[in-house]
Amino acid sequence: RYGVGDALDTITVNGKTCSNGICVDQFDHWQTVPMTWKCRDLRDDCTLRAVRGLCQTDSLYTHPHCPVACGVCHNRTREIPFETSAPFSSHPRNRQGLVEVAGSRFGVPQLIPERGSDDRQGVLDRMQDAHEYWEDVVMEEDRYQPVRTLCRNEYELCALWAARGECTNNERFMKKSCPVVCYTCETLHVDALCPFDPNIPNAWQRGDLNRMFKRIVHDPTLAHYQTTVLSRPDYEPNDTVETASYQIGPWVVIIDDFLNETETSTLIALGADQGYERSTDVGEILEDGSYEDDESETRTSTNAWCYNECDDHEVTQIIWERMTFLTQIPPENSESLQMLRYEPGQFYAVHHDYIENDWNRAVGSRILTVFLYLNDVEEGGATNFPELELAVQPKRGRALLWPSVLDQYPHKKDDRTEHEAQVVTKGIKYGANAWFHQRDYQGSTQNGC
Ligand SMILES: O=C(O)CCC(=O)C(=O)O
Ligand SMILES: [Fe+2]
Repeated sequence: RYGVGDALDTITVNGKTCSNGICVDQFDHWQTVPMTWKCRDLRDDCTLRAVRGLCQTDSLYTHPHCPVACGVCHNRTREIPFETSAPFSSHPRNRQGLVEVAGSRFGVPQLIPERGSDDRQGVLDRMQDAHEYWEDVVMEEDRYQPVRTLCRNEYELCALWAARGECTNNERFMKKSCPVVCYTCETLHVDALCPFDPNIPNAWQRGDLNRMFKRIVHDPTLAHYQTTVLSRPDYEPNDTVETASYQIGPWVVIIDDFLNETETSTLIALGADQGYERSTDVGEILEDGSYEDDESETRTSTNAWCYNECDDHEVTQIIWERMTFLTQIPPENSESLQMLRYEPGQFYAVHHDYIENDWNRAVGSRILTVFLYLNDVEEGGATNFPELELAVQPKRGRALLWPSVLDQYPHKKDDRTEHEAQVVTKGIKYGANAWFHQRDYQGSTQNGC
């Protein structure tokens, strides 16, 4: 058990044990001297913090800052040694031809180029800035709470790589392996990167789902659409179970001729330009908040995301304007159009469009699907809702709308709207998904969320 003033002469850095101040690493022109490793409290008020119980209630901050007062010196792994008096002070034993090891409490100690090296100043500056970043941002701002234990440099050359521009040149690796010197710790966990702001309102409050579908059916500004209600939660005042042409259930509505012929063929061509690729499922959620792409047994179609030129195309833009006017949901709440192509034998088995974890994330839940049929299919390819016993045939220009959530609980999944794309038996089927979310999907994804 180490106390104040205890010094360790031997330290393990990335598996190499360095004794008596010297260890040769794989870069044989570089040698390292270990820092003196003291378990000591880094704040004046540690005793007070310990007395107040912060070692228990705020251990993430208090343990590394007040290890003595909290009595956790013995818990420290040697991979995360404490800094000496300054984050990267010159070591007394430093001499010509040796390289200092800058200790840190945010990952493995960093190698610093020897005096006279061109890289030296850049690395020292990086370490200084990284230290401030850690103290003033990571340890201070609440949203970094989920990443404080993940925020560490994994390699002793992180600072050098960063000084040489690798944070931008080799962004993916560096964000994961050297997040402190790249100042990107928030990217390590979705809750830090994309804090959920409860003050930003959702697109749908209670009752808005119903209001939207009623408007689609009744509003005079939408009367030019060929709208057919297949399913809705209640009867119109004059309808009865005998007379109604719809069933009772969640809203499911089709609008024929929502797109004209030019628009459908343009979308098909734009999808081909983007390149159709084998579809994947939304797989397991990863720590950084992204989802694994699962090449799927249950979804054998191909698809293309309508990004860039496809999204910028005037036809795409007109269709977005139309969908915005129809749904009154801001277009930035929608994912980009996902274009689908099914060959004979291809299908998408029963699934739900709702994504389980999204409701408390910056993007919010998927709330509504507008599915666009881009061509007439010779045989098969219906969109079938097994719970509702309702199958919708593909028809060029037709839009099919259904909610993924409940009117009274718009963050909760409506299990009844699970659906499948039945196998195409003859001809090719083209379609496009517009998935609307509760919140700003485009802005969130631009921020990497
Ligand atoms: O192709 C269809 O009819 C529906 C496709 C679908 O449900 C989806 O892509 O999520
Ligand atoms: Fe779907």
